[in-house]
Amino acid sequence: MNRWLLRGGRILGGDPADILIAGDSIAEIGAGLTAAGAEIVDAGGLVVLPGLVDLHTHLREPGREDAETIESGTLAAALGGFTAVHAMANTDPVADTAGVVEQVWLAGHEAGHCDVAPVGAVTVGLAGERLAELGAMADSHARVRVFSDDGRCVADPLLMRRALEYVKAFDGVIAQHAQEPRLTEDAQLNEGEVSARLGLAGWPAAAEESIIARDVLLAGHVGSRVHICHVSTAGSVELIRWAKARGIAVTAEVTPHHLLLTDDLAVSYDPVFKVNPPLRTAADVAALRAGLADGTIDAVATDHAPHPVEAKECEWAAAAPGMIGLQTALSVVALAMVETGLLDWAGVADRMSIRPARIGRLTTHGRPIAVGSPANLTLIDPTARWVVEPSVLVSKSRNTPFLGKELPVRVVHTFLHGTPTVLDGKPA
Ligand SMILES: NC(=O)N[C@@H](CC(=O)O)C(=O)O
Ligand SMILES: [Zn+2]
Ligand SMILES: [Zn+2]
Repeated sequence: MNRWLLRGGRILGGDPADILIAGDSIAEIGAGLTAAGAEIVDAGGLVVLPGLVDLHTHLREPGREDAETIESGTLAAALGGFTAVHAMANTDPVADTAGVVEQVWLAGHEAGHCDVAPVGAVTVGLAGERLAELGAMADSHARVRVFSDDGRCVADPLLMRRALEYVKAFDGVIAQHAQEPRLTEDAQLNEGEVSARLGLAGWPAAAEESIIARDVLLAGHVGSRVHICHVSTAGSVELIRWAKARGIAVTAEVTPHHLLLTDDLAVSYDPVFKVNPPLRTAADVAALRAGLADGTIDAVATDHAPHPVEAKECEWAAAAPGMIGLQTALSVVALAMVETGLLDWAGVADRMSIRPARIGRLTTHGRPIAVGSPANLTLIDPTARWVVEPSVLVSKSRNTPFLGKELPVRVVHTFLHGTPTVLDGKPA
């Protein structure tokens, strides 16, 4: 049997302890463990986290393998410390049938870098007109629990209500890309001082907040779960806080980039900063950080959105929105939340593993680091710094605003069901 002895790592940043992995689970935790025949990993100085879980990854396969493949995207995930990712449905063909979600699940399984949980589309072809076969996707081998038209908003309120009602039967959740389409036609960046100065069409906060207000009311009315993708405004945080206080089953995510970057970066006209929803103001960033710290926002999700060079090396208005984020997520969260004292490592584990796994109903991820738990673990060096060189990025796309920047915290080892996917920062 596969045996690994991780020596002297600090579980969630606590006191040093040894962890013995046997097979796919944690067999022992304690001081001075010995295990004949086990491979030894020196984890001195490293912090041990439960394997990270991403609720929002665009793997682009099938259809846009020039931007990313399931192989390249899940390898980027493992190097970023993730042991599971939810693969968004806006592929070509769209993941709106049991056949497509099973194909994505199987390709993820064969790549073997992390578990892939396919997200099913809410509507056929993401067209926002007819519900997709949600039940068949839930019952399929892929066991879909998260459904989203991400990239597009489920704008029709009656269709949204029906989707919320439908997924109750199998404990599913609708993950809404909250963007009122009529209020954002042609929108290029946050509506405010910067958009006015640049003379570009704005994307008002109200376009996000009006959909969130509507959908938490609908979820409360039908007694179903709704999840809000990539929350980006202070007002959205307030609405979610209000809904949670009323007992509505709403959860929410924020991206690393929305925790750090602001809309004034657009003055460069560099499309690397173009993203949906757009980068907002410093006041929004502060509210997002506070909301994540107090648990109003449940999770960090990368919204890893790879695009080929030609989709980004063009004029701002013609560029595709989105940024890659799997390999930089933990570092950016450390910068925005840990170095500012807003979250400790236990808090990071909660927002990047435990809660996202619970929202996605992944039973073998986000478990406590304890004897008997599945050995999905991420070991990080909290004191290391690294430069985001193109050569370290394994994604097929390069559209990250952090290219060339120095970031804190390195992912050193990642274990997936007891087997290393990353050792010493390299694919195992
Ligand atoms: N975030 C983005 O700007 N783009 C995403 C879609 C999305 O998440 O809305 C994409 O698929 O490229
Ligand atoms: Zn989206
Ligand atoms: Zn997305």
